[in-house]
Amino acid sequence: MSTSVDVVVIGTGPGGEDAAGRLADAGLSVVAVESRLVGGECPFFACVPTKIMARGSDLVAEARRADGRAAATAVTPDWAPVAARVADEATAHWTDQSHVDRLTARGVRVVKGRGRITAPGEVTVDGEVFRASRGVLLNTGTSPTAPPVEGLADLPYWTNRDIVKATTAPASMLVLGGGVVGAELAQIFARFGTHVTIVEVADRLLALDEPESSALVERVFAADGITVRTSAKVTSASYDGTAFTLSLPDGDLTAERLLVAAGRRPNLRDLGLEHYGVDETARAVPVDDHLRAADGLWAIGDITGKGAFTHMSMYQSAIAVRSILGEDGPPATYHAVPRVTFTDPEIGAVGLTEAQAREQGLRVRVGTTRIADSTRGWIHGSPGNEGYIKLVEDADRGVLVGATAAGPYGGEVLGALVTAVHARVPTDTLRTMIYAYPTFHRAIESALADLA
Ligand SMILES: Cc1cc2nc3c(=O)[nH]c(=O)nc-3n(C[C@H](O)[C@H](O)[C@H](O)COP(=O)(O)OP(=O)(O)OC[C@H]3O[C@@H](n4cnc5c(N)ncnc54)[C@H](O)[C@@H]3O)c2cc1C
Ligand SMILES: NC(=O)c1ccc[n+]([C@@H]2O[C@H](COP(=O)([O-])OP(=O)(O)OC[C@H]3O[C@@H](n4cnc5c(N)ncnc54)[C@H](O)[C@@H]3O)[C@@H](O)[C@H]2O)c1
Repeated sequence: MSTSVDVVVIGTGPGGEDAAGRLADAGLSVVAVESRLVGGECPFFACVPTKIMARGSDLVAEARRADGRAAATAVTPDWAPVAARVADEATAHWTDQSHVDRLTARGVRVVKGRGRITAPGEVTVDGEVFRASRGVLLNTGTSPTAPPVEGLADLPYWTNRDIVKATTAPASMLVLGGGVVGAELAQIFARFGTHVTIVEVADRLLALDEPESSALVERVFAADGITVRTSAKVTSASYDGTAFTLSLPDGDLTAERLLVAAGRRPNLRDLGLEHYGVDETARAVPVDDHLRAADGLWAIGDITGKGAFTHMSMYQSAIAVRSILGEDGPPATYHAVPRVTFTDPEIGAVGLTEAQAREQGLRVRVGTTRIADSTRGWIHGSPGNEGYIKLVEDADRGVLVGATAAGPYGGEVLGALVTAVHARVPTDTLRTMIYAYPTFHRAIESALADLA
């Protein structure tokens, strides 16, 4: 016995949830299979709760900065309202009924359970078989992974899925991994009074960003009281019931909590991808520019390896939906992928770093400027005005191929630079624009002057 439908969506991260709804709106019969929570990582364990936490830590930092500048303040951080907002308002205590109801109202049948491809166009969930005449859309996302450190695997460490449920800020915390997750959460908890040590194996934090961003974040973290250990090789890990210990060649580090933020693995194992000739042990599912992984199989989101961001999952959803519906539309392009690390200052970036542009053999020109040197940065005052703008130009074509906007509202300032990189606006044209005074984004004009 099997149920025939048009499309089966396996995994409902932000893109899968969006795609299931859009396909149903278009009149298709859709089954959406989800093994945990409809909505995926972002609303329950990632973007939304961590950005609520960052909003809390930003408020603490700004309240402290007000002292002597605008108010006499004595700030006593309180984690309780932050934890309550995450639990009560953002995640409904990690239940997804509102997501399920929204999809159901649009005509999607939501099936809770683990989906597995059992033949081309066939998905089985707990013994129930669905035949998808148009195809299968994969949006299974990623899971946190722990590095192969002796003793680590069995310890009760936190990942992002645990720390978003924290009801108190621990007295001390080791953060294994200084990428985006580690950096954001280290600063949040440090500002709520946790003694934080980041242990990063690479020689800098945020190693995928410009080195200037790493240096900036490391300077600000030092001022936050965060200890940063880079080029650090952890040899073993242990837990004695009250404290975690990470052993390094030059000594041990100990803390009440351990957050493992050392990367993610795609949820591809045991999905039955062999029925489409796709390797389930690969780092990503190869897709074409309409998100087709094979005849009758589409994949979107983190598993495509095009950038692990909610905006990527949603962007790809729209393109995959058009492809499934047989509609024309622009193919996916990835030359202007934006990314924002929500530390304070925010590190916004788009496209290529200077090093990546050089590796591609481009004739590169760069222009930089410090936010503190801009009128708005000076008005804003220090501390709190740290940041810079960096432009990476393909000098032969006279267009930006990458940019960084780090500073207060860096993610918002980035918007103008995403437009420039996406639309390949000539830098000569950018120079003729009028930049409002005194804004943070006006610093782009100074960086363009430096570029010239
Ligand atoms: C701490 C943290 C903070 C982040 N902050 C941001 C941010 O600020 N901005 C941003 O853009 N991105 C952020 N991200 C990244 C963002 O969470 C992901 O890129 C986003 O969730 C998109 O993922 P996805 O669509 O691939 O699927 P996911 O959100 O990973 O969801 C996949 C879903 O598929 C389900 N699933 C898996 N296998 C099966 C199966 N076999 N059967 C049924 N269901 C299955 C899973 O249970 C899950 O619900 C953050 C990530 C982390 C970890
Ligand atoms: N604001 C955002 O948009 C946002 C926020 C968080 C996460 N994300 C997404 O989630 C993805 C995953 O983030 P992440 O921070 O978990 O992964 P990541 O890959 O960005 O960073 C992991 C870090 O852990 C380090 N590491 C690995 N093994 C280690 C070891 N044994 N010892 C010490 N350090 C070790 C790596 O060198 C790296 O710096 C990101 O790539 C990003 O796309 C986005």
